[in-house]
Parts: sequence; C-alpha cells; structure tokens
Amino acid sequence: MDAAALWQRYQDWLYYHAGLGFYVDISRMRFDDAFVEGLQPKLEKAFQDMAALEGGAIANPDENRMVGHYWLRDPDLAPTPEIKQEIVESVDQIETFARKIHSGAIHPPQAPRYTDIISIGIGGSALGPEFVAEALAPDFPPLAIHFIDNTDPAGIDRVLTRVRNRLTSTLVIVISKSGGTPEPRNGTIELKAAYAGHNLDFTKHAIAITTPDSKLDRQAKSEGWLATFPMFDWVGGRTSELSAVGLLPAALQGIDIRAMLAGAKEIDVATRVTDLKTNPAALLALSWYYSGNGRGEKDMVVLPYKDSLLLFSRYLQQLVMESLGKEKDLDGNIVHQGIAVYGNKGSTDQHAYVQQLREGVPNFFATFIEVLEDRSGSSPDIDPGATAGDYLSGFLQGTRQALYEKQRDSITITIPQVNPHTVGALIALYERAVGFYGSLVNINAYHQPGVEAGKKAAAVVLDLQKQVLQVLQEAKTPLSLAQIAEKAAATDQIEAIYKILRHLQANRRGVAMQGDPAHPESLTFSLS
Ligand SMILES: O=P(O)(O)OC[C@H]1O[C@H](O)[C@H](O)[C@@H](O)[C@@H]1O
Repeated sequence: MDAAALWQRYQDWLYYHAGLGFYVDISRMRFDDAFVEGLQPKLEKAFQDMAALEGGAIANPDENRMVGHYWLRDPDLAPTPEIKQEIVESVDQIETFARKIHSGAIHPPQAPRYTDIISIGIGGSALGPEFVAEALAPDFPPLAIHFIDNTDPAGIDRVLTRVRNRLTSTLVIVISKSGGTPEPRNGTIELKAAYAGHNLDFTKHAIAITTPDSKLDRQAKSEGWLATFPMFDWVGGRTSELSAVGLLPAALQGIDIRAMLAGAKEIDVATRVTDLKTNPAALLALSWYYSGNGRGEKDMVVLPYKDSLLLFSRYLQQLVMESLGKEKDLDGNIVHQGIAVYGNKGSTDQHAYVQQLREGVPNFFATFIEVLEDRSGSSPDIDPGATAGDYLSGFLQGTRQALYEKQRDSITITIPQVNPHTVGALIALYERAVGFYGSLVNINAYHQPGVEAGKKAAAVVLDLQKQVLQVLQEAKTPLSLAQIAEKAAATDQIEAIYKILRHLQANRRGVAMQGDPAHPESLTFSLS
C-alpha cells in the first residue's frame, strides 16, 4: 500500500473518543473489507451477548454466575436495587475509610498515622492494584504500598525488611475473593507472626477484602480486624480492579478513584455502541481475531511507551490469558483457545527483543500504547529542537513503521496522559475487548477451570510430604528413594518424593541426604 493509501486507511479506521482524548488506530492490521464483512454476524452476536451479560444473564454458565464488573462504574445498570445499593455503599465506605486513615482519625495503637500498606493477594487480587500503583501513585503518597503476591519466603522477607522500622504504622490489606487461596493465607500467617514478634496487635492493622462469609471474612470478623470490605460474587478476580480490590488501595495512596470509575464508565458507554467502527473494544477484538485467525495463532505484544505503564502487560496477561485460554468452547468442542500476551515497555524493549519482532518468527502482533503528554512540566532540549520525549515518540513511530515494512501488524492506542481517568478507561477497554473476543470464538471468558488442576496437584504434593516425613520418622536407618516410596505407598511418585526431600534438605529442615546428587538413585535420606 502506498503512503497516500495508508494515510487514507489510517483516517478511515481511526477511532477517537472526544471526552477522553483517546485514539485507537487499527490501520496497521492488514485485514480487508471482505474479512470485516465475514465477521459481521459474529460481531452482532457478540454485541447481543454483551447486552445480555450487562442485563444480568448468567454469562458464566459453569459457575452459574452473573458477570457484573460493568455495574461497578454505573450502579444504575445493576439488575436489582440491592446490588446497586451494595456498589454505592462500598465506594462510599472506601472513601470514608481512606479519609479517616489520612486524617489520623483511624490510627494505629502506637503511632499517630498509618504510613505504609502491605497488600497481600495474588492473581486478580494483586495485578490490578500493582499496575495502578505503578501508573498512578503520587511520588510521595500518603501511604506507601508494598506487595506480597506470592508464597515466596524471600519475597515476604524483602517486604518486611523494607518496612521494618515502620511496622507499627503499617496497614495490612489481605485481598482474596474466595478467602481460601493458599498464597495469601500463608502471607497472612507470616505477617501475623511478624507483628506478634514486634509485640504489635495484628488485628489493629489488618483489613480484609473478600466475599462476605468466606473463610477470610469469618476470620477477620471473629478476630476483630480493623475493617472488612466486600467483594461481590458477580465480579471475577481478573476484572476486579474497579471493585474494592483496586479502589481501596488506590484511595489510600491518594489516587482519585472516582476519576478511575468515571473513565471506565465513559469507555463502557462507548463500547456499548453496536457499530464496529465507532466501538473501540470491537475494533480491538476484530483485530485480534484477524491476526490469529480466531485461533490465537499470534501473540499480543504490548508496548507502552511510558515507564508508568510498565505493568500494563503483566496485568493484561491475566485478563486476556485466563479469560481466553480455554480447552473447550461453549458447545463442549475441544478448541484450545487463547492469546499469549507479553511485553514490557518502549523504547526499552527496542534494545532487547524487538530485533526478533522485526526479523524473526512472525508469530505476534504489537500493541503500542502512546501517551501524548511527555511530562507535566516543560522539557529541556537534548538536541536543538528535540527533547527526550521527542525521541520516545520518534522511537515509537519508527518501530511501528519498521514492523509494518516487514508485514508485522500493530495496533496503536493513544491517550493524552496517564491519569486516573485514562487508566480507568484502558482497563475498561480491555475488559470489554476480551468479552467481545470470547463471544467471537464462543468460549466462556469468565471461568478458569485449568487453574484448579494446578491447585489440586500442589495439594497432593503437600500431602505426600507429610507421608514422607512420617516414613522417615519411623525409619531406623537411612532409606533410598525407592524404599521411601514403597513405605509411603506411593511408588508412582518417586520423582515427587525426591524433589520434596531435596527441598527439605536444602532448607535445613532436619533431613540428611547422603549419596551423589548427580545420580538420584544413589541417594539415601534420614532425619538428622
Ligand atoms: O482472590 P482469590 O480468590 O484469592 O484468587 C486469586 C486468583 O486465584 C486463582 O488462581 C484464579 O485463577 C485467579 O483468577 C484469582 O484472581
């Protein structure tokens, strides 16, 4: 396509949202009119599915759940007055609580104010708050946030070391929709012990965000934690950033949560339009479908050219991959759907893996996120008439062009600034695009059956560890792996037993290992 035709294509497909100053450009996806026409019936169905979902249909059939994250930013859309009231009250409760924390009206027993937050949660209970903190927290927030998003002991230690002088004024927010996920439970138990070790009353520092009556909710209530905030059954973890999960940590950091909600609401309105060209989420879903032939054949590389948006791709990884990565479609056919997502930031990645994007395996499409405002103040010249921001902008254009020349497609999303409004809008845009794409490929985008399998397998390993320790306790002499497996009645688990014992030995947990580590069959184990 020559330059004039490309410029025309750019203008023909450009989406612009006047209220948000938000652009979506899919001109560098090389679909033709026939493709768009062919997809039209599927798009019509996607619009209908979305309307039904917003109306309170059971959009997650396996879990028999409504899917209501869109109601969070427009409670008037909620299907019942009770749900509407729950949403309104929850946002009010968050604001009131944050105000009291900031003013010191609620303060820790041994300090005039809370200074820090440790947020404990994983998956949807961590990625949104982490992304938003990186994108929007002021440089000197009223409370500085730290995340424990794993059950890695060294990771927990790192956070505790960072706040060690301020534990007396540190809030702990435990976020878990189910209230039973092992990783946040472990973090909570470790933090409770750390507070006790400093003679601090953990309950005066602890807040839970969870589904009412979950295990965590019952614990928080029976122990008298500082506060609890509800998560709703009809909000999935990966779409929970604009529920209490994301709003409470954001409000505590001094981020304008009403602006986040307003930005999301504006995009929700724009993505309710049932016309492809004026619906930015439909444009994204169509582009993804085109690129991967509706089978996820190409990966989504997300390249925000702005440091503060660094964690957007990590956030999108869960939203996109947990929603779309499914074995079966809604009719039970094996389809192995999904779109792989990765990315970091530009121009940094140009000096890392963009080489492969331009010349290597053509198994991806790029999404550039461009931010028009370079910084809040003015910029010095780096060269005559050129600033650091001009370079960043030039690198983006250059990379987009270089990819296009090699028939590598890209989408460009342009926002005026990184602020609560535009971040709320970005979140809502992708939530909706994922919903549309789920309909286009006929899958349930709101469950995650595959995750359960991994959790069950992990539980089996921990049970096996108990049996193995029991066997070693009863043993009078060192035992080989085969002997341990036999005594534990787990001869088909010999590799798992070996890994359990190697781990226990490495952590000085009372297991002695003899033999040659290069030849596991030579090893014997005993309790030391
Ligand atoms: O919020 P929680 O119930 O603790 O769940 C945290 C995460 O765990 C699971 O593994 C799910 O796959 C995620 O969707 C969820 O966000």
